[in-house]
Amino acid sequence: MALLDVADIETYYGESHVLEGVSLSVERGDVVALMGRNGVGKTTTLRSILQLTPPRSGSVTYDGTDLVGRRTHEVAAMGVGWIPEDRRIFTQLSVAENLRVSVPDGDDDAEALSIAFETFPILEQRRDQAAGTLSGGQQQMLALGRGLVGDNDLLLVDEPSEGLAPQIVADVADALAAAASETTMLLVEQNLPLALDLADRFYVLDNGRVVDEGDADAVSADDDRLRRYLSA
Ligand SMILES: Nc1ncnc2c1ncn2[C@@H]1O[C@H](COP(=O)(O)OP(=O)(O)OP(=O)(O)O)[C@@H](O)[C@H]1O
Repeated sequence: MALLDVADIETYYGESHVLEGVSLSVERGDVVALMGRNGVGKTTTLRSILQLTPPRSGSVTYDGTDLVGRRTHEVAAMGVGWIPEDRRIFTQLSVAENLRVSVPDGDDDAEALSIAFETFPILEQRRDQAAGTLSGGQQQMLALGRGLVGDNDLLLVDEPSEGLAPQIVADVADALAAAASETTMLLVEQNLPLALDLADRFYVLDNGRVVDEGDADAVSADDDRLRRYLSA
């Protein structure tokens, strides 16, 4: 059984029908890339899984349980972590404090933080530094580190490379690979080489529908098969 199985979801913002029957699945241990142009519904798919914008129909089965109708905090407590596009780092707090915020109640802080520090040693070196002073790439590591300390089985990662300079994107790719060795990931990403390099499987969304899917090994970033849905 897949860890996450999204089946035929229809999601609206008011009267605006954004997802028109999206289905996808994520096997435990895999990285699945969700690609597509701006505005096609990638973020809305993540919001639908998290129940921030619950689908009006269809199902979202996570580890055997349907999430539709549950509260977002329950979904989070079940082990679904979210790394939003804007990262939501507390810039005034230290690196360690940012990580501690994401440690579930009852878990040991030091033990949880050690997972983030082992995956991203630079965060340990900077543990007492204000997070706002980190580079863009390091802030993305911190955002991923928060996902790891949160005891999550699935991370939903939204556009981690967006707005970053090419050199930093390479650091983010390394950070994602490190995080992916620890957890299962559904990754929204428009940087095709980055996405395909990391992913086991991919889905392409266009106008609220899945228009292509397959093994990441079977396609390349300059394939017309992908380009026609992704170039502006
Ligand atoms: N809160 C909202 N209220 C109304 N419409 C919204 C809202 N958020 C997104 N939309 C609309 O829903 C559609 C899908 O947006 P979504 O953010 O899911 O796209 P996306 O594929 O993630 O693209 P982007 O990379 O631009 O975020 C767009 O037409 C967008 O304008």
